[in-house]
Amino acid sequence: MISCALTIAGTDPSGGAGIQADLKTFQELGVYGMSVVTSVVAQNTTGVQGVHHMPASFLTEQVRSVRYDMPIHAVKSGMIPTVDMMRAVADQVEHIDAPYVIDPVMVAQSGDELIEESAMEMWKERLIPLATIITPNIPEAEKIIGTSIHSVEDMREAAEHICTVLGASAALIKGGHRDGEALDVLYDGSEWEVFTAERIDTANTHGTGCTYSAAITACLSQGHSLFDSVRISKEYVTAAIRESFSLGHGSGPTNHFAWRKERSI
Ligand SMILES: Nc1ncnc2c1ncn2[C@@H]1O[C@H](COP(=O)(O)OP(=O)(O)OP(=O)(O)O)[C@@H](O)[C@H]1O
Ligand SMILES: Cc1ncc(COP(=O)(O)O)c(N)n1
Repeated sequence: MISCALTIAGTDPSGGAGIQADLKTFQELGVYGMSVVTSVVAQNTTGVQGVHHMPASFLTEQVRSVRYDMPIHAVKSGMIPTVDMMRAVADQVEHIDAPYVIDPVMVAQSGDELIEESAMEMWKERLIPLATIITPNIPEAEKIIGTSIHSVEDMREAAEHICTVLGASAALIKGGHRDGEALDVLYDGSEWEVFTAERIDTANTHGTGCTYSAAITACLSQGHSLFDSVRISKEYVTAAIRESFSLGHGSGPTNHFAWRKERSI
């Protein structure tokens, strides 16, 4: 049977981030993609021009439409902009018996805030304890744990804190915002792995976080182990950045054709 993955996220009409990036990733990895929209975002490679949120009750209705009818082998959430929506997502995810990947989207790469300031407590209280894996970048991890992160050791401590204190099953701290090689730290409550790739000299990184977490979701839906899922997804996102598109007037989008092309699949 085909593996089925659901993304609960905001949109990007320019196709680089959010639900659009998630569905492209699912498709390229051979997974049947489904999507629930939290917020319709007017954005492009230069930034966010406007947002139009769904009522939380309608978010619930969309998830129910999917889960009452379709198999769900893994689910991810990206931008969940309001506290009410976070509560609605938590209420629904509790009914889905499948791995849950949280990409704790807070700020777009352009610097635009994508969630309510008061939402942090709800992340901690309801969502993080449900996570099979949470994938913060360094600024997001700093906001979650409340201390700053400079070194790889700090990244390890952040991952450990998110698992042991906040209750996620695993945490992947992404180092895309550091200098030097592109290094991410994964901790699953007992084992560590550091994933590294060469830093690619490009400004075209719009949607990398969405792409990475969607790839992890796709791999988990196919039954890969957590560590294998991150390994495959790191290769996927690195290839997508390496061959990213210089489209638009800002940070261009990643290239979802690159991973299969590099493998001649
Ligand atoms: N220039 C780069 N070259 C290679 N890998 C990169 C580069 N920038 C980011 N990465 C990798 O891309 C993945 C996404 O990391 P990043 O920290 O950029 O996430 P993010 O900030 O959530 O993404 P976004 O830019 O979409 O907000 C990580 O594996 C990171 O190491
Ligand atoms: C709907 C949505 N979700 C997530 C991001 C983060 O992506 P990035 O930081 O690459 O802009 C985004 N811009 N829009």
